[in-house]
Amino acid sequence: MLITLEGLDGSGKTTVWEALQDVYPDAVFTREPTESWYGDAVYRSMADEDADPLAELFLFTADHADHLSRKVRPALAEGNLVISDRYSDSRFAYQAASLEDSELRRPLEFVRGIHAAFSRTPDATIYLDVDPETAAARAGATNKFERASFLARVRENYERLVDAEPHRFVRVDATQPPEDVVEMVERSVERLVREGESAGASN
Ligand SMILES: Nc1ncnc2c1ncn2[C@@H]1O[C@H](COP(=O)(O)OP(=O)(O)O)[C@@H](O)[C@H]1O
Ligand SMILES: Cc1cn([C@H]2C[C@H](O)[C@@H](COP(=O)(O)OP(=O)(O)O)O2)c(=O)[nH]c1=O
Repeated sequence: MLITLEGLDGSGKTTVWEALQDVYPDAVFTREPTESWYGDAVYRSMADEDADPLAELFLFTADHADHLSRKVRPALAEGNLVISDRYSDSRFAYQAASLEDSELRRPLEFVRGIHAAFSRTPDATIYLDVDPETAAARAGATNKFERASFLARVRENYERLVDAEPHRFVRVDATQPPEDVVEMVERSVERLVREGESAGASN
């Protein structure tokens, strides 16, 4: 089963991802951008204010393709629970926002389209919902995406993704204190794993 954590920078994904490691010591914990050289290329692009947004999309997507084939698919094939801090929805939300002013007419559909042929949709996605101002303040604006005005566009895209697939997403109010957010996420993951096991047993 593949569960992903999504949300704006500063929404608390890394905090809950770390807390879940104590609860599921046998699960495979992973993240995007990865620590591979593709991930290094992604960070290099993020540090460049003038990076071409389309080229940047393909760097993020290359990192995802490598992550998928070398880590996520093998772990799933062995029957592991895989929990990823960011995954394809980050591209749909962030790169669709950075491509909003490009020649592409429907960036979100375009970015989804390039994933459709090869990617693996998560079984469930925990969406840590926080307003862009809180997100930017918590994240501390360490990269070009962490500005409230940009994050407002990213959030709109996340909302479109949730509307399109309401059954895949679990929305968690990430403005609550960290211990409450962690508890809400742990309860959701416990339910998702239980449901996954009973669905598997009835197949
Ligand atoms: N629910 C919360 N309330 C207040 N601060 C939080 C909360 N969750 C995380 N933080 C703080 O916000 C910052 C970003 O959290 P982090 O978990 O790294 O978020 P993300 O991985 O989504 O960017 C950290 O300083 C963290 O301690
Ligand atoms: C995976 C992914 C991340 N990103 C961005 C979101 C973040 O600003 C940054 C990830 O950097 P990171 O330092 O991991 O930030 P955080 O812990 O706050 O998530 O990369 C994309 O724009 N597209 C993607 O596909």
